Amino acid sequence: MKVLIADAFPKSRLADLEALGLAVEHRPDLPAAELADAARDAAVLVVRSKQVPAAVFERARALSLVVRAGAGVNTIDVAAASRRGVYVSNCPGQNAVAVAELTLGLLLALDRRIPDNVAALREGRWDKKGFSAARGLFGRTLGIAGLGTIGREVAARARGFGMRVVAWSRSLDDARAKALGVERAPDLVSLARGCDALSIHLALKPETRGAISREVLEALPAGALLVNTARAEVVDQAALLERVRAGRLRVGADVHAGEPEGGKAEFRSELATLPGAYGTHHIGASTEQAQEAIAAETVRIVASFVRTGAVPNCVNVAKRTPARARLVVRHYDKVGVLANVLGEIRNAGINAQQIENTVFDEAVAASCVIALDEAPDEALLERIRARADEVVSAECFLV
Ligand SMILES: NC(=O)c1ccc[n+]([C@@H]2O[C@H](COP(=O)([O-])OP(=O)(O)OC[C@H]3O[C@@H](n4cnc5c(N)ncnc54)[C@H](O)[C@@H]3O)[C@@H](O)[C@H]2O)c1
Ligand SMILES: O=C(O)[C@H](O)COP(=O)(O)O
Repeated sequence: MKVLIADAFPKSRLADLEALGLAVEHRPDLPAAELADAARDAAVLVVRSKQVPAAVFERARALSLVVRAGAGVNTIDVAAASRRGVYVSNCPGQNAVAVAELTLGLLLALDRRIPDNVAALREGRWDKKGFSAARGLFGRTLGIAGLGTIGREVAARARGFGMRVVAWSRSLDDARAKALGVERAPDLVSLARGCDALSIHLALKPETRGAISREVLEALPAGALLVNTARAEVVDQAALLERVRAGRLRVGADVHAGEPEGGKAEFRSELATLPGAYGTHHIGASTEQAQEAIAAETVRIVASFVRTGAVPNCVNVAKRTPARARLVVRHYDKVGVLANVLGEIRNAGINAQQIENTVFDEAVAASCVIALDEAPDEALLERIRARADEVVSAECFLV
């Protein structure tokens, strides 16, 4: 079974994958255009920010699992994977501390203009007067959009700096906000209106694309700081450029519209060239600690899949299927028993959607739970029960 790792991955963890009996192909510099061909005979594909488009799922017939060695799965055509029955999983939380550290770094850098300080001295210019205009973070209000794993790590660190933290998150209620030591804003515009700095930690989904809209950006007070370590597409980039150009907003951005997928490339970001913006190279997750944790989690996911078929952190298994009934068949653990039960179900024109068979001690008997898209009638249950030398009992529950 082949595992293709199509992005950077710590060498020390490649041996762990080989120890699972897998043929590991590590191609960190694989051009995106060649991914579909390279993955053709792979059962498992591991990627960081490399795009995995529908073409990969159409070509790679052996592919069963794609692991996003990171958090955001927006780079993978998850819907195309689902249509082909390919599991997609990620490594949630494993790089959250690293991203939170960069977020605080960008906040401090913006407040004290650290990159410009450094650049001026490199150019032989002393400007203590000009660079003394910082406001300071202590006592200021930090707004957090998206109080997921990274948002919570940022909140904890911001409180350490003496900041007041207010958050908006889709399922945040007052009790949870209190438990997390933050205040709750009712919506993104109210959040923006009341903060000195806004940090964005929303996953990119169809519902969050452009969520930091022109209206939200305009609600930020003049001179506010904005840090985006999530995804560029969550923010209205045209409105953002206007606000920064007008000197109304200063921005720290780790993520950029149209940024390259790989480690080195020619890239120009209009935003990052503006004096009011500091751009970093999508390095939020790129600490040794985070990459080691991500690699260990990737190995755990692949090991679980190879050994048991279970996929930890799977993001595309249906939360609700069209199943209307659950048939529980206790049966003898013999050749052909399940095929015969399924044959009866097929003959009744019912679709078996999920099947889970559990074998009991001594492997004499087993219990099979079959989710059906339609409840079987009594006649069908009787036909299954009538197989007395194969079936112990058959009961149906509506779901
Ligand atoms: N700069 C980097 O290197 C870097 C590293 C890791 C993650 N990220 C980005 O940060 C994002 C957040 O990471 P995380 O680990 O905190 O993830 P998370 O899943 O813990 O949090 C995601 C947040 O997005 C919100 N969200 C998700 N779907 C939503 C929807 N439909 N509507 C409204 N809100 C929605 C959730 O409520 C939650 O607040 C990732 O999705 C990724 O894009 C960037
Ligand atoms: O979603 C993530 O985990 C980050 O964006 C990190 O991306 P990377 O693995 O390409 O650094």
